[in-house]
Amino acid sequence: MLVMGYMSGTSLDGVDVALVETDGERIAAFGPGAMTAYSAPERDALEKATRDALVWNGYGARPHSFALAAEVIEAAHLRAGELVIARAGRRPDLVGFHGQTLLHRPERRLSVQIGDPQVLADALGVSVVAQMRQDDLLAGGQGAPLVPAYHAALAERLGLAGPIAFLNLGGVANLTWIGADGSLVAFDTGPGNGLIDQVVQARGAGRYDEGGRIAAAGTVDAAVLAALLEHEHFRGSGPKSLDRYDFPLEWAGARSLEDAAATLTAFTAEAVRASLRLLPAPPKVWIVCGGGSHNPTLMQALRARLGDCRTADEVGLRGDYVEAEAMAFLAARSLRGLPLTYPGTTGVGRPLTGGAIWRPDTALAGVV
Ligand SMILES: Nc1ncnc2c1ncn2[C@@H]1O[C@H](COP(=O)(O)OP(=O)(O)OP(=O)(O)O)[C@@H](O)[C@H]1O
Ligand SMILES: CC(=O)N[C@H]1[C@@H]2OC[C@@H](O2)[C@@H](O)[C@@H]1O[C@H](C)C(=O)O
Repeated sequence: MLVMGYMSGTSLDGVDVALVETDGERIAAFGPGAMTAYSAPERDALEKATRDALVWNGYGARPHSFALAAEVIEAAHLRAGELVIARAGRRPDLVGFHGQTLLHRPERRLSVQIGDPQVLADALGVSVVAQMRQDDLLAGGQGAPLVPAYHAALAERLGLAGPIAFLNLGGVANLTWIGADGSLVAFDTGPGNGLIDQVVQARGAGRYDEGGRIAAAGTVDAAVLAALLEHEHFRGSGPKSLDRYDFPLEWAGARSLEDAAATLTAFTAEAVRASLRLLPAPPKVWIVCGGGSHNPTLMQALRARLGDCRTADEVGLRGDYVEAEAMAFLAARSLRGLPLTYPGTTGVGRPLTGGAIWRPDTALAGVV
């Protein structure tokens, strides 16, 4: 079936959407993909809700700003969806909707994604699978990462034998290790681009370190890097997931923008290297997806530490759409009751399906 997948990541840059022809086990074909950026007022509403979420921290009534942010998410997703539907020339049979994460506190079985699936189902006239993290969290898993099942399907499609790894460099970075026997190990390695984006934005130097040029002009502060790597995230073993705002940045104020960016770029790469000890065997090749794969300074830092790193685009994939495609694939799996998460990926006790389905109100379909 043709499934449309959506991802709106922690970077708050926009909505990624992609179509995939899949039965939830194999990828038969890729359909069109698109990215729609948020307007400045939309981003303001999302940033406000994200800030409020950190203060709220899951205790008491939800902040009022969540309602406006949810409307922004729904509108932007509808815009993005109609774009690829027009390009494909047909409606999908199913939609996979991640929603916007505002807070992730797996230790309290809490992960908040906003955006009403019913609004999308009614406006698109297509059933929507969403809330794919919740069953995993309730069963004691981390609720993240979700993409490993899709990474495994990509590896199969590419004919790549394990051990290999997929590394997604979004706001946070997460990896999927695929063994020679198809076994999966996955977790968030640490920061992706989120911290780099934050210092670049705080200095008024744009939204991110375009082409890694700022970091390339700076010097890594070894003492700061060592202190960052002392974070408790790097001590634990096994499945772990992160909130984008889990690492301190106060030190950056006393450094030049270039040195701060260089140090944070090295931090992202070092955090991936630190994860090697948690893998059953070193990957033969790393396939790097997400926005960070467009940052040559970061790619070089990874190659220096990990060896053979290729961008997803270099191996014929669409690096910017992998997560959106994954949501499509997972929606198809959810519909068929197939597992979304595994002991090796989220720490859940057994392979577990997840997600719930929102069906369109047929009276509204095509009208709204
Ligand atoms: N040309 C580029 N040069 C440097 N960095 C880039 C470039 N293009 C994108 N990025 C980085 O990638 C980020 C966006 O990545 P992506 O869209 O994968 O994140 P996301 O989906 O929001 O995050 P997550 O995977 O955490 O949910 C940007 O904020 C920026 O840091
Ligand atoms: C809670 C949440 O939204 N986590 C995101 C985030 O962005 C990257 C990393 O942290 C990953 O754990 C996850 O996204 C992808 C889609 C995942 O669940 O696989």
